[in-house]
Amino acid sequence: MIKFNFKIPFKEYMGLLKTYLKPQGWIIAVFSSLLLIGILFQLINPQIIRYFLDSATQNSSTNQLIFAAILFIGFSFAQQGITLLASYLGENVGWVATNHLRKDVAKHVLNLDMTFHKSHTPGSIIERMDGDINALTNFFSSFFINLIGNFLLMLGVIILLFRESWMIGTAMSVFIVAAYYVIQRIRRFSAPFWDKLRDISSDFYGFLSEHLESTEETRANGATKYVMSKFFKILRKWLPVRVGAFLSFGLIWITTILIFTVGNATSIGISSFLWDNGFLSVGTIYMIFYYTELLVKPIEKLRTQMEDLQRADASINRIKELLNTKPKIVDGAGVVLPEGAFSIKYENVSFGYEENSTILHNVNITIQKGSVLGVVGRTGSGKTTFARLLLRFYDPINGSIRIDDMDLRDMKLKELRKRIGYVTQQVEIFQASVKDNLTLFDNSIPDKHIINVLEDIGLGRWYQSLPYGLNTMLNASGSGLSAGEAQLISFARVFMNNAGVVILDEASSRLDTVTENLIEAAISKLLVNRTCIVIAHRLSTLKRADDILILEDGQVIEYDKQKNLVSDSNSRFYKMLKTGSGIEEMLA
Ligand SMILES: Nc1ncnc2c1ncn2[C@@H]1O[C@H](COP(=O)(O)OP(=O)(O)OP(=O)(O)O)[C@@H](O)[C@H]1O
Repeated sequence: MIKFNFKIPFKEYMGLLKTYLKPQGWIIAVFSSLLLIGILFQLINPQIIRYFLDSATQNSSTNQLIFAAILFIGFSFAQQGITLLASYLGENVGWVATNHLRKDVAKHVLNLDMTFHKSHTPGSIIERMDGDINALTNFFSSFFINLIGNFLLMLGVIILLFRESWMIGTAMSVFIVAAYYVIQRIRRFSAPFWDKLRDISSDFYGFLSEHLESTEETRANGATKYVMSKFFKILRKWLPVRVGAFLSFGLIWITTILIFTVGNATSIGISSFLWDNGFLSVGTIYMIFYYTELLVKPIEKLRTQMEDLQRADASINRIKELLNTKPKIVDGAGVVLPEGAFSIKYENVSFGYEENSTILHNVNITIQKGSVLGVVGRTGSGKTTFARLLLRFYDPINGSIRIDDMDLRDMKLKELRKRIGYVTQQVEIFQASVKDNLTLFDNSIPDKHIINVLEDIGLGRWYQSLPYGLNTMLNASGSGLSAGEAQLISFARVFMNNAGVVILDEASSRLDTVTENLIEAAISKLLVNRTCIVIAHRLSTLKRADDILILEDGQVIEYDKQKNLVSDSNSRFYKMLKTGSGIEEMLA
């Protein structure tokens, strides 16, 4: 007995089909009718051939033969036309349905927490969203319709064969069952090769996307040799699996041909016996041969359909797993955020990325409305983590963060993130127009406002030099932009949404004096009427801070008004400024 190991209950298949196929009900009805008419034509054609052959052997009139020939040609053309139209509709149905699924999965993945994104490579997510969903195209387009269609075609052939002779009918029925059984057994031998092939291809694309993204670092640090050796290692693993998979495919193909040759030989053998005994005409023998040939397709199709279903089963299971990954960071009920700057309070906040490690320990900070907090600390001390918590990329494991006395967890994420401008060290430039890069695809922001911001922030001359103004396209890599311009663009983004809070993770790269001055002026504007957290890398920026927070291994080791720290000779900050000890490292 052949066993299929399906992970998804039948009810869920039906649920999936209902969700994604329901909007295309009419097209599917037309598609199904075309397939059924096609099957009917396939069954009628051999009857016409028999009529033609028998008429020819019985010396019937030429008109009769011409009539049969025209009928045959007409049916054949109609059948081809129907197949073409059905394929077109089937492909459309499949793509529309999978595109809807793609949309749902993409939306879901975009809403998942940073924890998920940091623990999955882009390649593995692409494999889920592309490879697995592609494997479902056939499942959505025509799986059940084809399954029923092929079954009906087989049934039709067998009934028509029984009509001619019980011997042929019985022999062909036994043949169908035996052929299907043998083909399935061989398929089981080849299945593991294909599963392995898919895993290796997922590894390969994961590896490629990771290393293509970091080409610059790889080259700069001389890691090309390592990358290439890993590349070849995967290719070496890939080759034997691929050869194995294609050899097993070849084995199935050869066995299938052999089995159908046996089928043809059986039908011809029985037919010649019946012809010898005067039970069959030449036309009927040819018709039986034709029907036997016709059986090849549905047996083959049923086998590949079951394979498709198993592939779809594994893909659906993986997609289901992804869709069941729920974001830990969920929207709050929603509170109205006031216009302008906010006060910020970290109350006993502790946090760790993993269960048993704590990165921030019991942080208690209050940032007054409109004030600037300068955060310093050695690399890895937790400065970025401290900032990320304010955007709710993660939630604290203990304590709470409040803005204007409202818990972050009570707010809608979209609303919260819209009101906090986050300027990171690494500016992401999208392959899109200057306008879209500044507004982040928000069409409601008027061009006039965008141009004013650019002028204001010191990018006026750059804007004037753009060949198509705001519609000039930028490169995803940001090539063509200087480091200073890229930073100013990220500042400009904050002005688009009138954020009440700015988190500025200053870039540590050295810039020329003119650009430094532009950035300085832009930061001054950025800080006006906003509450700011600055992870400072310039002494000049740090000097603007009202309060100073020094972190060490996730602990607050100093936190006070800058003016108090500067006038307290015992303070760490005072010593750092006076002696310079440690300050360069912290601002590096
Ligand atoms: N996504 C993450 N998953 C697990 N650990 C992380 C993650 N991000 C940061 N860490 C760890 O948390 C600690 C604090 O990192 P964080 O980036 O907050 O420090 P930082 O002070 O901003 O450092 P830098 O000045 O180098 O940017 C480090 O030990 C780092 O390895």
